[in-house]
Order: sequence, then C-alpha cells, then structure tokens
Amino acid sequence: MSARVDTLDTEVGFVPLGVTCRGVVLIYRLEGYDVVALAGVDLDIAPGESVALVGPSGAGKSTLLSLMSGVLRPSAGRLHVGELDLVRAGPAEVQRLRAVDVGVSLQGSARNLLPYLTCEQNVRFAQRAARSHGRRPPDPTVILDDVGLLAKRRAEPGELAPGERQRLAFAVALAARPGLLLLDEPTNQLDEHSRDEVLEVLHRLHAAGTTVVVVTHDIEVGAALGRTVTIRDGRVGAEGRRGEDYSVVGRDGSVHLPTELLDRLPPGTLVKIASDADGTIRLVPALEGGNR
Ligand SMILES: Nc1ncnc2c1ncn2[C@@H]1O[C@H](COP(=O)(O)OP(=O)(O)OP(=O)(O)O)[C@@H](O)[C@H]1O
Repeated sequence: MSARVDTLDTEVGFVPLGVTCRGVVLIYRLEGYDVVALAGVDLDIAPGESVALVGPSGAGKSTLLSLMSGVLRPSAGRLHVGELDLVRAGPAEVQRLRAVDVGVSLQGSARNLLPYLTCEQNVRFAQRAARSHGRRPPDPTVILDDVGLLAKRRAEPGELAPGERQRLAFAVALAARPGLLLLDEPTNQLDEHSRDEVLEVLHRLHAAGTTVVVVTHDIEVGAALGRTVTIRDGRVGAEGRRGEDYSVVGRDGSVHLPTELLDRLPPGTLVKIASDADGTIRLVPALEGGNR
C-alpha cells in the first residue's frame, strides 16, 4: 500500500481528548507503609488544551501523568479521559486507550526508543498496537515530517542530536495519532537551541488540536503552553493562566499559600480571614503572642 493511501485512511479518527479529575487519590502501597502520592486532585483539561504540570520534586506530577495514561488506577476519586471512566474501565478498555488514544513520552528520550531501529522503523514499531486495534495510522514519514525529522528517517537514535532524539520520542508517542499526548520532562538536559525546537513542535501539536499535558521543571516550557498547574503535596495548589498566578481553593476549603508568603506566615501561624465590603479578602496574622 502506498504512503499516500495510508495517510488518507487516517485523516479520520483523530479526536482530541479532555481529562477530568475529581478528588483523585493515589496511594503507593509498600511493604509496611503507604505513600500518598496524590491526595485529592481536582482538574479539568479541555480537549485541545495544552497544560504544563509544574511543582516541587515528589509532588505527584509523574504519578498524575501515569494515571492519565492508564498505567496506574486511582485509589479513590474519579478520573475520565475522554468518555472513558478510568476507575471502572476493564483491562481491554485500558489497553485500547493506551494503544490508540494516548501517546506517552517518558522522561529521558532514550527510554522511548529502540536503539537498533531507524527513526522510521521506531515509529512503525510504535504503531503496531494501534494497528492491532483496527486503527490505520499515517505512514511513519508523515509523523516524522510533523516533528521535523523526515530527512533523518534512515538514521538510528544514536546518530541524532539530543533535541532530535527528543523529537523522535515525540514521533513515537504520536505514532497512532493519539488525542492526548503526555510528556514527562521533554526538555530536560537539552541546550537552548534544542529546547526551542522541541517547543516549536509542541506549538504545532497544539495548533493541530492535540491535547498536550507536559510535566516540566522548565519555567519557559510552562510559559509557552499558556496554562500551568502547580501540584503541591499531592493536589492542585495553584494555576497560572496567561501570565496571571492564582491559588486554587481545595475541596476541603484549604488554600496553598504561595511559597514566598510561607516565610512570612510559617505553618502554625494564626491568621484572621477578613472580608472587606469591596470584596477583598485579607489574611491578617495574629498579633505577637497570638502566634504559636
Ligand atoms: N513506584 C513508586 N513506589 C512508591 N512511591 C512512589 C513511586 N513513585 C513515586 N513515589 C512517591 O510518590 C510521590 C510522588 O512522586 P512523583 O514521582 O509522582 O512526583 P513528581 O512530582 O513527578 O517528582 P519529580 O519532579 O521528582 O519527578 C513521592 O513521594 C515519590 O517518592
């Protein structure tokens, strides 16, 4: 079959997927103790939206990504990817989600690639699961063109520059034309030029309608995506939208203070919450002696 026919076949079928999290909890059960990695995440990501998940190390970002990809199942709460209820879904539905609907690029581009296959063969290999679910993905050259690697289609991953390798990892994640793309630290250890190339591909994917969720420590990646969601202590603590920062009120009524305020209001500080007539809400620390 010619590449052209393959391409035409699959123009149909690509549907951007949204994500809905309601009180999502994830507990890792270890021998003798449990780790609560997510403690009630509430988050809506619209189909076609680009979102950066940011926050301190160990906050639960990668865990949230693994839940969205169906690798982990929530311990409690509700999680939908598109129409699929990932708490109730059976193994076959989760398998289909992972084969067809969600593309994942793990931290460290090499982990996503087979070193002895060419770029084109890597993408073709990644399409096997989708094909076995009846999907006819585009020819690999089309996917490689999308990430600017068509000229390198016969190269092996070891022959690529770091930024190119990362873009090949994107191509592998995009191989089945998924509606949701999940990327863990895609710009880690890249120089500025390679990072810009990666950002440009992210922009193009967003413009094409793919929902993109990126875990990143890179402030510029967050800024480039338009919406940043800060995960702190296993829940959504803050959001940045179009350059404005907001704290997020949790379902228990709690609000994470911005870290710079924590120096002035350390844990245990007594505060009065004053609501002014003009709608302003103020935190007023208790006078000396009133603090613990
Ligand atoms: N497989 C696992 N088994 C047990 N605990 C885990 C496992 N994976 C993660 N954790 C713990 O869950 C919590 C959240 O980890 P996670 O990797 O999701 O955070 P993160 O925000 O992605 O961190 P980083 O930015 O360092 O990657 C941490 O306390 C971590 O030690």
